Amino acid sequence: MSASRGLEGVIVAESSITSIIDDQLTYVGYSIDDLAEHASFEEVVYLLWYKRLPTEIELKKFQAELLENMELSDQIIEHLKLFDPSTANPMAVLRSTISLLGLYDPEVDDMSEEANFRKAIRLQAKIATVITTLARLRQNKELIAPDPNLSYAGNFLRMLKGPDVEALEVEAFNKALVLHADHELNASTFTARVCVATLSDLYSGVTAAIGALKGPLHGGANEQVVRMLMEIEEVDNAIPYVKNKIANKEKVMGMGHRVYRTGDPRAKHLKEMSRKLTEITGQSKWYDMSVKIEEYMKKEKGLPANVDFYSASAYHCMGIDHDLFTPIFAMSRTSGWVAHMLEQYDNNRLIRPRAEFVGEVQQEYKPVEQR
Ligand SMILES: CC(=O)SCCNC(=O)CCNC(=O)[C@H](O)C(C)(C)COP(=O)(O)OP(=O)(O)OC[C@H]1O[C@@H](n2cnc3c(N)ncnc32)[C@H](O)[C@@H]1OP(=O)(O)O
Ligand SMILES: O=C([O-])CC(=O)C(=O)O
Repeated sequence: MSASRGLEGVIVAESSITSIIDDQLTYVGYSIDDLAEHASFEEVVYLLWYKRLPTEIELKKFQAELLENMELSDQIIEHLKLFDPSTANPMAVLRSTISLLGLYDPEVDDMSEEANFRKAIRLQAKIATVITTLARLRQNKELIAPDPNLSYAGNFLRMLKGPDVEALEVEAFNKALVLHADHELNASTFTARVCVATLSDLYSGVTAAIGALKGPLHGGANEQVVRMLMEIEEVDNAIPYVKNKIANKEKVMGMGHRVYRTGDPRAKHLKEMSRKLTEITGQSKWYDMSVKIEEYMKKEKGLPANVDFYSASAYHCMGIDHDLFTPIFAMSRTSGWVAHMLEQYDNNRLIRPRAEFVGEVQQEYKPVEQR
């Protein structure tokens, strides 16, 4: 036996959800470019879960179900009030709250397909409200109910920022949700599949996945990117900053990818979104700075920008708190996690690889007082 570090290149599952072939990304066979341009996030969630696009009637029903399930119980709201906003990491709050939602869901351990779809809807609906409720409570602002005439993206922004959200912003945010929805066997999705392959429940899978997404080498990178941009402050500081990082053998966040070699096909959409939003809000320097970093890293290290790079400046220009960037990623990725967990249940086998043992052997046990 010999170990593959980080399981690079190892195929561990069959899946018909997302494919990455020659740096091209598709969801259920539909190109990410078409979906980013034309699809609503709700359509994409439906596509990932049912492996086909919904009809108009199916989509309306699906949107209505999501909306009906957005409300949080008083127990959950009280729980969200307990955290000290100055110290509580929103990803930790989200992880704990999703776990708590499972505790209060009477169907949590009903493993029938029907119950799993009902729980999937509740998870996808409530994760939006958990994030917006946390955000508003910590600013001592009134909670805002969703509007039945708005999309998932529109309602998220409404519940987060207030009723007057610009259409352009909703359009951009919808696109960002579509682009983050699924990505084959990334670390958090693999975590979710490992979790439910023991026949554990969907809430446990999403809780585990949020824990994996939180790390800065994965979804947590988007928050690190915006922190880096703020630290750089001015466009002229960008290259010296990055050179210094590389000289110190530190990673530049938002750059590089385990699978993509020529570039992440999602990044160009987010780059264009960042360009537009920074321009409209008079903050082009964040975009200009990002382009300089991207070009330098590509030229000097051969590393392309990943999905977390341009989303950072785009979300910043939407006025979203930096520590909500990764929770927003989790909200979108819940759709992919759920799709993969449903696929895992459909053809399940416990996931239990082996480790190559490299430790000490034949040690002699001595009682504690003799050590
Ligand atoms: C949604 C997502 O999860 S997208 C990824 C988000 N994560 C980030 O943006 C964090 C920064 N990027 C990284 O850490 C990596 O590129 C990862 C984690 C995405 C991929 O990692 P791996 O495939 O394991 O590559 P690994 O970390 O082994 O790097 C290979 C080489 O490239 C270098 N490298 C990789 N990414 C970077 C980076 N962002 N900045 C500087 N150097 C880098 C490494 O230092 C290493 O160099 P070496 O061989 O001289 O030691
Ligand atoms: O696939 C990966 O390893 C990371 C990634 O880009 C994602 O999860 O979107």
